[in-house]
Amino acid sequence: MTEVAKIPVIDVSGDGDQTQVAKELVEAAIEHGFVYIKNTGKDIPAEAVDGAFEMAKRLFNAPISEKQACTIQQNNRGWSAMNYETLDPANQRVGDFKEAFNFGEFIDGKAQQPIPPTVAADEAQTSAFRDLCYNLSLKLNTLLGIGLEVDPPSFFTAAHLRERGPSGTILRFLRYPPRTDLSEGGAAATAATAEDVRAGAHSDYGSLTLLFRLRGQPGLEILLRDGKTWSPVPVVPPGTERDPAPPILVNIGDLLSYWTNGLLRSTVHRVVFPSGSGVQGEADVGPRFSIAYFCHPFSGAELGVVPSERVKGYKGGLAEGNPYAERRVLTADEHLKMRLKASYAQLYKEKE
Ligand SMILES: O=C(O)CCC(=O)C(=O)O
Ligand SMILES: [Fe+2]
Repeated sequence: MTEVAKIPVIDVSGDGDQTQVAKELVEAAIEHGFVYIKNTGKDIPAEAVDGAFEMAKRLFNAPISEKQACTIQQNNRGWSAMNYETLDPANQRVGDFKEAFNFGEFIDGKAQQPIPPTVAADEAQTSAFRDLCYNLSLKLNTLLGIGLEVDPPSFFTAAHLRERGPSGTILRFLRYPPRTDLSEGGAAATAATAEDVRAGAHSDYGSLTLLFRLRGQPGLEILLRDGKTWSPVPVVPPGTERDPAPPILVNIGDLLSYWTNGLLRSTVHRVVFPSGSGVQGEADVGPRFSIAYFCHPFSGAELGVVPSERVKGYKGGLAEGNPYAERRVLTADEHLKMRLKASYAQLYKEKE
């Protein structure tokens, strides 16, 4: 059995001096590109997470016609059907074995996109959950700025303020059917073949991602520094068993990696069908659900290297360990368009 990833667990819910926490966060982001944020219930209450997963289940169980009416657009909002997105086009012959629903911004609690009538009553609650994620993402950006001693330390936070204008930020709900899915939830009854992968290998396109998972549902793996070993990431790492909710898994995306010239790692990861001998206490039965908050800066944010002695002293460069993010773009929006075009070949072909 592959050893599980040794990702640190950090508590950011304290009120005191955050310098030490900021340093720990930065070290985890450099070493692993992933960190668990202990869920004490303070930043994101367990009930809010539960409510979001309940909404997701209703949404995916909605009649297919309701979901089709919300089909994902080039603005990256809406429903992506089974196999529609391909996260690793160079290595996958079929699209990801999952369906997903992306929510963009809400204004006064209202989504700015079509949503299935089945979950219309959940709109305000979903908007509130997105706000909780936004606030936590700002806190983490602030800590990263402090920990890296960026000048000024508020640099990352300032680039993510809603007041700066539109951004690619997305709250995404995911449903991964089991290998054989005869339930009414999927687009149709599905049966995975040997070629199927739940989510192909990729790094995330934004600055950082908050990931919520359910106890007992395995599948996420990260690529270790050696570039060939895949390591499972437990939902409930040691020490968090009694917390109100599993920790929030945070990973660095391409943009924070660009900003820091690769010092912060945008680690490649994937979601697989676990093969029996996975993480202890996790079992692959029924569909798997997850919720990802992809935090992006305002669209015009420039991705030049930030003023920080720590970053200046780092000579590693971007290429190390991540062939999925090539630096040939200038702004957050240009980068997002490039990545979406590669993952949604059909959507971009249809619209050309
Ligand atoms: O479902 C998961 O655990 C991870 C999904 C993911 O990596 C993504 O959507 O970018
Ligand atoms: Fe991801």
